[in-house]
Formats: sequence, structure tokens, C-alpha cells
Amino acid sequence: MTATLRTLLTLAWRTDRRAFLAMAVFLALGAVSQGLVGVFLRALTDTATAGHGAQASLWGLAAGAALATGVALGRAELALMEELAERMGLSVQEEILTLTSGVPTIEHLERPAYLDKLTTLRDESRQLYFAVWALALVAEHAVQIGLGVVLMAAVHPLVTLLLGGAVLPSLLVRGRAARHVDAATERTAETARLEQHLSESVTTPRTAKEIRLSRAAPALEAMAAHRWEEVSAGSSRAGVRAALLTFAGSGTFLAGYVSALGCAAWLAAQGRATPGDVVLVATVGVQLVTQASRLAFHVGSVAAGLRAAARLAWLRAYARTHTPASAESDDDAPHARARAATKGHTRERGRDHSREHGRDHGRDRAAGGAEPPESFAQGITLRNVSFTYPGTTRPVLRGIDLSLPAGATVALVGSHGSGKTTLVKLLCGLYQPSGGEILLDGVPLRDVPAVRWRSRISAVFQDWVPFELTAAETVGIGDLPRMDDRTAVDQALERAGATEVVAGLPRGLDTELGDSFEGGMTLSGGQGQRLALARASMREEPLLLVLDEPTASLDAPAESAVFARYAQAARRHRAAITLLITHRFPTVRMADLIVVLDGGRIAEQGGHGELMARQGRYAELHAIQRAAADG
Ligand SMILES: Nc1ncnc2c1ncn2[C@@H]1O[C@H](COP(=O)(O)OP(=O)(O)OP(=O)(O)O)[C@@H](O)[C@H]1O
Repeated sequence: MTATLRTLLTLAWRTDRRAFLAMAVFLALGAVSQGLVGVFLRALTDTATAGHGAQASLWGLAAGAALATGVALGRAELALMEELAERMGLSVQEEILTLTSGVPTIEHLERPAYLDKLTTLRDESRQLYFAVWALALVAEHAVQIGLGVVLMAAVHPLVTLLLGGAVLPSLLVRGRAARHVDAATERTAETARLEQHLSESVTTPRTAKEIRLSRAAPALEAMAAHRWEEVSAGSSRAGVRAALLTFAGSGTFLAGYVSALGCAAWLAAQGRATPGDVVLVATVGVQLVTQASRLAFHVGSVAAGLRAAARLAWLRAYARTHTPASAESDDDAPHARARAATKGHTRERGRDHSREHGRDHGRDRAAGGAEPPESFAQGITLRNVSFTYPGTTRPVLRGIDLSLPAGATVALVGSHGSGKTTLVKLLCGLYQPSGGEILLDGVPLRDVPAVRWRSRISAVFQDWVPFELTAAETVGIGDLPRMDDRTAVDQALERAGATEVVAGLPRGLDTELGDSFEGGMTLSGGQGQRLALARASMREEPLLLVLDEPTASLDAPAESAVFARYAQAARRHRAAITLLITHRFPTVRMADLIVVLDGGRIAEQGGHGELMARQGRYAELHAIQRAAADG
């Protein structure tokens, strides 16, 4: 609680210190001016009933001035808070992005339990800054209520008791109402995510073709609507409960107020209070009821903000524990990176990234850990590696003993779901093995900081990213420090056989790609794949080159040519290992070593001739493909 409160206040303080302080001053003055209105009105009533007209006028003026000051301060507070809130919201969103993308492993992006937390945090990031506002208003109302209680006590302690006794239960009831709403949001986070996915599937251009042809749009829309109904039913149920509780809370306030006013009138009738005291109870009593009701409401907002702050603290802790080597040393670091990442134009962004990348690397080195080899002497060894996706129970890889020799081209083959991509994820350090170990020239991969190992890998995956950037940036982003180096980009295009693709673009490397640009160019699947390959070619001397079915849009001879070129280059440079995954056997047969995966185990391994002669699983897969091609 204290830690989350500190997180919340630190966020606001860091966003704008001056605005934060100014707001605190305005709030304090606003609180006092409200209390003074009641005091001045009492004096007005008492001087007027005593026949002192001139004095009464002065008190009247003073009451008006206090009221006007309160209103003006309220306006100023509002303007300041809106400004502060907007900037704070932006910086929280940036931090969430930076933390989410900064974790070297990807479990938090694939596992529903974590995704729910992330979705809720992203949706509720606005709560954080409203909470700071609410926190300030809670403080203001608390001061106002304190002053009010003192004034009421001066009339008669019973009046205070009647009003004060109604405040506490009502606050508790309101807090409970807010918890209902929050719990409902968390319960429906998964359904809300699925609804969003289904709605986006119908509206994004990438999926439009298939969905139009299959005429699945109405069915998908109906599914999305059904999920939306589930989400909204959950939140309306919680909303109704919260409204009932709030109503009960307001009833308690009202009962307290009416009794306190009755008590003051009775005291005045007895001559134990002045008419001014009755006016004071009526004025301050109304203020107290309103302030307490607002206080309760804002306490609810603060509670929601604290829960969002707790989620942010969870994400920060998660990022810290899952980024062992480049762990941030202070709370400002993710912010600095987030600010750098969103500054200015994309190209600026690229430069900032480059600098940040360098800084990460420096921090990484300072943090210790083993170095990946400069050049492979033996290669990569997997010893009894097993893996089960977090949150599941079925092992996807079991007992993998494998040696990927230095300078070799290794082909991973196997039927769909046999574990090829998962093995690649482990080799890239995107997941840690559940059992066994991976060694880089004898050095355990888990001892090598992810940032250092990643900087020595190039990879293209079957689901390559169609970045909406210029062609130069789309390629250059493959090696951030050299993102703007046109010579490096040209060389990468050449290595990937993609020079022709760029030559055909209206503005060459400066052509903007994607629908997000006005008049942006849409690439064909094959053109996009070539650029993705060029992106992976930006790093000239990777130790491991992963080609996970990146050439599905190319024909078989083009695919073989691409693989041959990459394997040759990799072998020349530092005895790098090329790992390729493809279902096309003409390409597979070129590999030095073929590893056949079946149900998460290595069924067999060897050269093409050797495996064909063995007449095992490889020969069987080969025969199936040949029959399909012939038939
Ligand atoms: N993020 C994940 N969480 C849980 N299970 C997963 C995840 N990703 C993959 N799997 C499961 O792991 C198994 C192996 O998947 P993997 O993607 O490694 O297969 P693959 O051999 O690469 O398949 P393909 O040839 O179709 O690409 C599959 O049963 C799949 O359902």
C-alpha cells in the first residue's frame, strides 16, 4: 500500500514538479476558503440579527469573496490537473511499452495470465493519473471536513457526532462498491481481449481477404458481439451492485445531516445556540455531506489507481527479474528509455534507439555475465534439453541431445507442431529450457546476458513483421546502430537478393511502406519477405543465423538459392551456424546436418544420403512430399 502510493506520487512528481507543487498549494487554499464561507455566513447572520447592518454587509462581502476564491482556485486546479494528467498518462503508456518490450523472454506476451494483467494495466493506465488527481482531492476534502468538524463541534459536540457518525460507514460502503467494479474488470479481461481480437480480425486489411472470401465476417462479428455482451453483463452487474451500495452510503449521509440540523434548531430554540449557528450547521453541514460524498468517491478512484500502480509495480518487478543482466538500477531508467523511444520522427527514434542500444550494451557489460564466443570453435551443444510452455503441463521438447557444429548448415525438419520453432526460441534465448542446458562453445547460454547473445543472432521467422516505415528503415532496423547507414542497407539488400525489390519502388529506399502512410506502398508477400531477409542480413557477422520458413512466398529454386547464399556467407564468417527450417526437401538436402523432430524428440539426424538410406522418418516425410509434388 505504502509502496504503491509512493509509485503513484513519484509518477506525478516526476512528470512535472512545479505543476505538482502548485496544485498542492491551490488545494490547500481551496480547502480553507470553503470553510471560511460558513464562518462568514454565521457572522453575517449574527450581526444582522443583532441589528449591526454595516458589519453584516462586510461579512456578506467576505463570504462572497471566499466563495469566489474557492471557485477560481477550483478552476485553476482543474486546468493544471488536466495538463498534468495528460502528460502523466502518456509517460505511463510509454513506460508500459518499454517494459513490455524490454524483457528478453516472451512468456509475458504469450501467457494468458500475464496478458490479462498487461491488458488490465494498459486499459487502466488512465486510472493512475486520475488517482493522483483524486488523491489531491481526497487531501483537500479531508482538510475541509476537518475544518467543518471543528466548526460543528463549536456549535455542539452532538452535532459533530451525528454528522461524523454517518461519514465512516458510508466511506466503507463506497470502497466496497469500487472493489466490485475492479474485480469485474479483472474477471472479464480475457473475454475483453478475445472480443478485441475478433473485432480487429474483421477490420484489419491483413485478414480482410480470407475473411471476405470465407464470408466469415458475420460469424466473427456475432462471436465478438457475444463476448462483448459477456463483458458488459459482467460490468453492468458490478455497476448495479456498486450503485446500490453507493445509494445506501448516500442515505446514511442524508440521515446524519437531517438529524444534525434538527439538533441545531432544537439548541437554538432552547437559547443554547444562535441563529447564526443554525445557518452554520445548514451551510457547513451541506458542505460536509457533499465533501464526504466526494471524498468517498475519490477514495474509490485512489483505490483503483493504487491497484493500477500495483500492476505497474508488478510489471517493473517482472521486467527487472526477467532482465537479469541489464536490470535497471533505478526507477528513472525505464522512463528515460521510454522518452528516448518516442522522441520525434522515426529516424530520430532510430538514432535514439541506437544510442540506447549502446547504453544497454554498456550497462550489460558492467552487469557481468559470460561473453558469447567471438567466433565458434565447437558450436552449440544441447544437453538433454526439455521444455514445457509456462502455464501448460505437456512437454513440447524432450531429451534433446544435439550438437550444431561450428560453420554448419543445419536443417530442422518435422511435421507441424513437432517443436521446431520452439527449439529455435530456446536457442535465441526467448525462453529458458525447463530442463537440461544449451552450451555455446561450452559456455552455458543461461550465463550469457540475453542482450549480448541477441546481438550475435540474425533471424527471419515465418511470421516476419511488415513494419510500416520507409524501405530503408524497414531494412536498417535489423541492426539499430547502423539503421541510417545507407551503404550497410544496400549491402544487406544485396545479400538478400532484394536490390530489385527496392529498385522497383517509386522512391527507392525512401518509399513509405504500408497503409498507415497517405499513399504508402503495399508490398506483395514475396517482396515483403525479401525485405525481411535483408533486415536479417544487416548484421554482417552473426554467430547464429536462423531462417525459420521465411521464404514461403518464394518458389523452390529461389528459396534454395537464398539458403545457399546465406549458408556460404555464414560459414565464411566466424564459423557461424545457419539453422534453417523448411518443409521443402530440395532445400533441406543441401544442409550439412538434418535433424528430424517428431513429437518433441529427435527421431533421427544425419546427412541426406544417410537418412534416406536408413528408411526412417526422414525418408517417409520425403516420400510424402514427393508423392504430393508428383500427384
Ligand atoms: N506459446 C505457446 N504456448 C503454449 N504452447 C505452444 C506455444 N507455442 C507453441 N506451442 C505448442 O508447442 C508445440 C510445438 O509448436 P512449434 O511452433 O514449436 O511447432 P513447429 O514444429 O514449429 O510447427 P510448424 O511446422 O507448424 O511451424 C505445438 O503443440 C504448439 O501447440
